[in-house]
Amino acid sequence: MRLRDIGERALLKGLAPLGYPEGAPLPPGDDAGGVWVGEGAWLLKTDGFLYREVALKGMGPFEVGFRGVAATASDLLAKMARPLGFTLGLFLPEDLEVDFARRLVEGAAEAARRLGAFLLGGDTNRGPEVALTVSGFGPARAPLPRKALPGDLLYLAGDRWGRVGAAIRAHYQGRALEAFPLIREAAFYPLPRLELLALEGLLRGALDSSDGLAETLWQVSELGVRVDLEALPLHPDVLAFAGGEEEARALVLYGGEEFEAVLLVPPDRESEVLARAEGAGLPLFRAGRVGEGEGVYFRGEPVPRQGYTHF
Ligand SMILES: Nc1ncnc2c1ncn2[C@@H]1O[C@H](COP(=O)(O)OP(=O)(O)OP(=O)(O)O)[C@@H](O)[C@H]1O
Ligand SMILES: Cc1ncc(C[n+]2csc(CCOP(=O)(O)O)c2C)c(N)n1
Ligand SMILES: [Mg+2]
Repeated sequence: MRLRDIGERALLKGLAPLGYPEGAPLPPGDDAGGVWVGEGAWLLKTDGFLYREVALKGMGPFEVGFRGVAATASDLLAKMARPLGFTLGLFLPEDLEVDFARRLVEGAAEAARRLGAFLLGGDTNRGPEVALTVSGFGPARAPLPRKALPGDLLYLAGDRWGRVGAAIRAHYQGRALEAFPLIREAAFYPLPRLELLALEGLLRGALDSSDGLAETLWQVSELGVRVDLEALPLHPDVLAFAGGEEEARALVLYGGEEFEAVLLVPPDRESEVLARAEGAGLPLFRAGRVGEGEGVYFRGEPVPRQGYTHF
């Protein structure tokens, strides 16, 4: 049996529980792992990737380093941990320009700085191509699991929905992004949102979205609920890029790498969540609700499970 035969999700389901402690702050398979220390938890996340698999046209080593810290921080923040420090593992071929390596680390350092955190060293190895692994840690008073109960409202945090999908589409179609600065910014500098921490204690659950919204919502459904999407955020620039609502919706559902959070909000907490988000300056979009059953639907139509997968 090969990895491609079982696929990434089945592989991880088997790997994630190995060595994982009982009674941990979050279950195995969640966006970050952790241990209880005193009153709260310390959460830890690691995320690795090949340079050539994430570098969109126009991105350089600075943006890819930035993306690495962003991807890791997004998982921590979705779990209500404040990222404090990151380490950066590099694989570099020996003929690489020194300046390229330096720009990777500068980009990672800049993302950490913008999160109020630090780069705390790393590790460097020779490799056949450029690859990065970013680890990050931080404290969480109330670690927020992936959880959903029938009746919960579904909210999307942030404003990168559809925009990163558009940038990925532009890359593969050879389209320039000069006329779409918000799309470019969302894809090149996807800074996760410290403002999520303002919602501490109010949410039922949350998931980081990096493999596409549709895939993330299918993972919500696997928690034992049916997901009913009633609306999707369609930014004017995404609509203009896509040329129509249907195409724009596909960019929102099947984009990926938003590094934004999907939130499950108990209905009796909705007004407080909205007030706190507004106070913190966190954009929130009400996308639907979850109910009894299974599957993911948009206005009654099934949403296919398609997304970014490694195997
Ligand atoms: N090699 C591994 N050993 C143990 N657990 C793993 C391994 N790789 C992944 N996992 C766990 O599997 C789950 C899914 O992994 P993955 O890194 O894809 O998380 P994700 O949150 O879906 O992705 P992203 O990093 O894009 O946010 C996580 O709980 C992760 O810790
Ligand atoms: C050139 C190029 N091709 C494709 C993509 C899209 N992409 C790359 S990794 C990923 C999922 C998240 O990865 P991980 O599983 O590590 O969190 C997505 C959606 C890109 N950015 N650049
Ligand atoms: Mg995640």
